[in-house]
Amino acid sequence: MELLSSWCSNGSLPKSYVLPPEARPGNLIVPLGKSIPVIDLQGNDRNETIRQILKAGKEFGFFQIINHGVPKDLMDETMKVAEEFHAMSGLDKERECLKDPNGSCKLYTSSYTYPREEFHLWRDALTHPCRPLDQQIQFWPENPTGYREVVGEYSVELWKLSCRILELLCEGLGLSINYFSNELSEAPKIMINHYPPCPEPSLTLGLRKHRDPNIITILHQGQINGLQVFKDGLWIAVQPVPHAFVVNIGYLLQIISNGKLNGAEHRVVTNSRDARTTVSFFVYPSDECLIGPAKALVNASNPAIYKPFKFADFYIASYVKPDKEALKELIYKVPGVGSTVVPLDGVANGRPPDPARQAVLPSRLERSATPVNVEDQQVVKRSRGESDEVMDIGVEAILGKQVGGVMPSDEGDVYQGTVVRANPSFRDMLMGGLSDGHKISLILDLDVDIQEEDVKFSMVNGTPAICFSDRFAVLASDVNEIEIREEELRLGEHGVSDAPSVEDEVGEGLVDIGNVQEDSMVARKVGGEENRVVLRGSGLKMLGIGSNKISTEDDQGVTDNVAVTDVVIQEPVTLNADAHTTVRIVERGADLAHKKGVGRRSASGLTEVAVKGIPHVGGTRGGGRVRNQVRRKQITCQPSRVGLDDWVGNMDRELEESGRSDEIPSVGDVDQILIAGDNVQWRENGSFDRNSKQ
Ligand SMILES: O=C(O)CCC(=O)C(=O)O
Ligand SMILES: [Fe+2]
Repeated sequence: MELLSSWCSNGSLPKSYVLPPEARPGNLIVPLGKSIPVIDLQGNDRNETIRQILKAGKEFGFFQIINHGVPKDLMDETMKVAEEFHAMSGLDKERECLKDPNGSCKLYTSSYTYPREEFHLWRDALTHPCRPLDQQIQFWPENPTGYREVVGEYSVELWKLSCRILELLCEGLGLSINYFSNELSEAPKIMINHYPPCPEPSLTLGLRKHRDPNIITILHQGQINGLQVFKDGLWIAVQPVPHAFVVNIGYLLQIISNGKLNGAEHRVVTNSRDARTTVSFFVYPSDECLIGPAKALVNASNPAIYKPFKFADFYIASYVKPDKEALKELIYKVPGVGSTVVPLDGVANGRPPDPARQAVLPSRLERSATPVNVEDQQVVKRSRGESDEVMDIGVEAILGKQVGGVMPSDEGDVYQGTVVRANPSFRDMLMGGLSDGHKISLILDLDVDIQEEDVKFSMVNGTPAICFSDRFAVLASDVNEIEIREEELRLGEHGVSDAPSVEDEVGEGLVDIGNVQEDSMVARKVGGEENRVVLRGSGLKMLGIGSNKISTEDDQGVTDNVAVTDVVIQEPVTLNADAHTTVRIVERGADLAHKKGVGRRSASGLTEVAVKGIPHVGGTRGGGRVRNQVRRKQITCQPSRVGLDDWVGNMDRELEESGRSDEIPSVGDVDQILIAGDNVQWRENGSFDRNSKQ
């Protein structure tokens, strides 16, 4: 295989470099990563530095460091020899890399697995071990002149820096300070990546989405953009900061921290103008090293998510002979389980829940602890390229706040959501129980392969949970939100066995159920910290308010109005001052998006929405995906005391008056409106306290 730099200037992108559509970077304009924290290692307050590092490691899995102590001249010289190396002829480079009969110094193009790759990547790479230096340096390239001297000195400095960062991480995690000072960090490597200018940057990548299969990586990325981090369904560019290092948490450290730190996925995009050379310092364990959650981080309430494995086995399944399934099998306690999911304990294999645990169940939960058969249950697990029918199936559970960020990973089959915190409404739901006929779909955080499983609601580790067959469970405390809709909702007098009726959920008299048809609606208002009103469905005839007017703001900051004509909250809702309130609007129907004056929405999906009368806070977030022509929007705001009827204008009238009556959205455009807040009250009935009803 010929190195890319030997032929890339011929001006065209060979077919074998054109990635399948879902893996292409497409539009390369992504938000620059102001949000990837830049941390000053010379800050006076060590505890504060540790706090920042931990926070960044959890939230992003990435941070940049400045004032790190590595001399700037050395960074510049290293970059220079790195660039000079890749500027040499292919033959010269190959000759320089043949010094070790064991082949420890590797030169390749695209990836290790070039011959087996379906698609190639736009990069060349040189990598070699760097410790102990006196045993390795003899195998490194001797040319360009000064390579060994400069990169040798650089690797010593980077080794010191990596030890320092690991110590800070240990302190933050609560591990002994020298936790990694052993075979866990025994085999660091230098890698010099080179991404020549690319004729078609939107069709290919320098590196595909990946997690680093190591402990930490310290990257000198020079001055050219290219690195992007995947967070909450969006790509964030890591903006070069002069003489900063980019540090990222490797997958192994995610595992050792038992999921406390995030081995974030990232990729490299190319550009058509500038060649980009980067120098990575990878902290790797020895091949035989056993990797698993640190004992100090595992206890009854934080059970180990991963099981111990030998590093070499992991590396083979990750890189040498990539096999996703084998990898899952190897690292997860229960095959196919992601980090938000725990292995079943007590409910596995059909065993009943531990009686000691049951004893502490509230009475309603005991009822729902009875296995529930969920017919025709479908979970959000889609394979690549399939259109998404989330909205067509009965129940939707959304893990994490980033509902709009939910999107398939371009590696195939997972939807991403961020699990944020415990959600009382989910517990309530569990306590209320579900009955036959409910359909459920979940959006889970990681690669959890769940299809056609038996779902039971039960207790795991003392916490309500959804258990999938006998394999694993999602804890209530990991679920941020769940909505339930029955296909054929039986309301009130029809009753739903074992489940709270809608009236029960929303409180008496709040919703006109007279007009509810099949496939229609559930209105939920659930107590606890996150009160929530959900009205969904089409064909609802609401009383009280004729139409709601909601102004939207798209990525370009354009505001406009959307009339919500078919889903209206019957009774005015008061969003109280100081309450943290979220409004989500889900619309159905592509035509709505194209109606001028109804609001230009980004086709990317998640758009922040401002509700008239409520101060708009925060900026617009792009991202997400149009899914089966369903768009989601979300706002978060701190409302002053504003009633729903304050947002309500008469959109229809306004549009009519301005001669735009054809733009009045038709009934059916709005699929769902959801208001969630710390303190959402029904105006007439006062605060709804679900607990008092139980
Ligand atoms: O070159 C870069 O910006 C990142 C390289 C990287 O992610 C890697 O080598 O694993
Ligand atoms: Fe990487």
